[in-house]
Amino acid sequence: MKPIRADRLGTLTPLGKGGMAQVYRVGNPLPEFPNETLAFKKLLPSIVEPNRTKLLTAMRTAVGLRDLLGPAEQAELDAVAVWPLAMVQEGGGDVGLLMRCIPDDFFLDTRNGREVFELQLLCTSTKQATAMGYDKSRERADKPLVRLALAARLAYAMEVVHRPRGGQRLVYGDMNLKNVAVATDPPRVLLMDCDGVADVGDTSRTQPNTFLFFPPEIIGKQQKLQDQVTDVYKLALAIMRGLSTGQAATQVKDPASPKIISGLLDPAGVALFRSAVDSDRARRPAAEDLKEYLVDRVLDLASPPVLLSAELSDEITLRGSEVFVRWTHQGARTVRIHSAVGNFSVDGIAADGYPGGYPIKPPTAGEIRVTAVNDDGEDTMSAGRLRYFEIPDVHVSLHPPPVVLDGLPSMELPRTHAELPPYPMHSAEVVAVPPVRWPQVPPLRVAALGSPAPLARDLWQGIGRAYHDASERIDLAIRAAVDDATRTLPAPPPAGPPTP
Ligand SMILES: Nc1ncnc2c1ncn2[C@@H]1O[C@H](COP(=O)(O)OP(=O)(O)OP(=O)(O)O)[C@@H](O)[C@H]1O
Repeated sequence: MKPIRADRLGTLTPLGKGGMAQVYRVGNPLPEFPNETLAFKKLLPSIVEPNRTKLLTAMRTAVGLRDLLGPAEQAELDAVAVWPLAMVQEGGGDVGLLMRCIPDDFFLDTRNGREVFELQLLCTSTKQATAMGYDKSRERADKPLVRLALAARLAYAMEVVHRPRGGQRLVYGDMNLKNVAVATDPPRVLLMDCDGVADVGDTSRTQPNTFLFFPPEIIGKQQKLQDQVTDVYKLALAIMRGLSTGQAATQVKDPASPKIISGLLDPAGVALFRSAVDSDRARRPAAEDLKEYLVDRVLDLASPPVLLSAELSDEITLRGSEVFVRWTHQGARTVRIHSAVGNFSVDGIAADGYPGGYPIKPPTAGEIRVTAVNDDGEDTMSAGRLRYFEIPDVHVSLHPPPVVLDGLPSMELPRTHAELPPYPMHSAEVVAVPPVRWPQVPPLRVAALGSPAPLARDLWQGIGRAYHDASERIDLAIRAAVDDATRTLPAPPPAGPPTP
């Protein structure tokens, strides 16, 4: 990847500082790295020659090593490390490198603000953590099984770095508790400070060793350069220390140390880690062996929840009606109800809080899934496929022709009849029926028609009943209107005296 000019980076926000460099968040997006938030690691001005040239050469080497990989290999590496992506130039010369910015969940809140959650923060006692103000945000990682899972991820990260690729055999070099960032939900790690990584065949490499992480063969001067076997020694130390808490946890060297949280390593684990820190290099396992042991150990100790059943009260319902989701489980703390369609998700539902079912109104039809959750894992099951029934809008459009009572025709009555007592005579005026007040027709609740799911027959009968009910109410309204109209007609003339 070609070097990037520093003036393209935009506003730089400080993220952290090491002994060699200051790391900043990059303000501008760069088309070379679409959708990435980037970090700029700039060598401190205090780093002078000959160190400056050495460190910049190491950075260029790390960028070049990544450039040799195919996209799948790069993606695998990027999932476990913030690897140098490109050099950054200022005034025509290299001043540092660009890498992916560590995502926000690898940070925690401390007394001094937000900081990268480095593996070393797991070693401090609860009292120290409280004094530093990160006791709360560290809480999830305090769980022994989360630490063991982080240890497994760290061993896996080193396995990825060590993976043979053609003739390449990469050596990480400066593994220590500060160069590993951790996140806990789910447990993940990212290797930082990857600008020291070099191929084992590169005899000009200079890779630092951190205090308390020197391999015996380097101390004893049997060899000057580090390799994958020294990496494993440091990895084993970092893991054992990451599983320890309290005073001197950062100095643990013995896998049987009481500082290591009890019960995490079984006798086989103690033996394996003892061989990993053995001064006899031939006895040291590969990073992959440590990972396999740790993964098996996590699975042995974990009791993830088990969903025994999950179902919907109705699989066909009217849009907007409630549906109840029911489940049975073993060992879940909370439940999440979700659907891939429409990003529907309700989280944190108490696993035992809704024996009658939890009501949901998802915005769209689709498969509804239930996930049981506890600290050790999740279990997901389909509760069924929800289908929405849309009742078409019913517009009752009643515009009857205006009802008028026509005037009666005048009649020429024969005289005899004229002698008869006067008959009621209707007025000839036209009387309009007052406006009809149309009744409110109650909505049809399909959910109430049948349980668990309404059958087609129930549905049609229900709709039929609703129409019948509505038409009776309309009848009544018309009758009431006609009665009103009748009352407005002129009263009949009073009856005359009886004819003798
Ligand atoms: N990719 C990144 N995204 C966000 N913050 C980072 C990133 N890389 C490093 N940091 C932060 O910057 C700090 C310094 O980084 P780094 O350890 O690489 O510097 P360094 O000077 O090489 O350190 P050292 O003292 O180990 O030589 C880290 O402790 C971390 O807090």
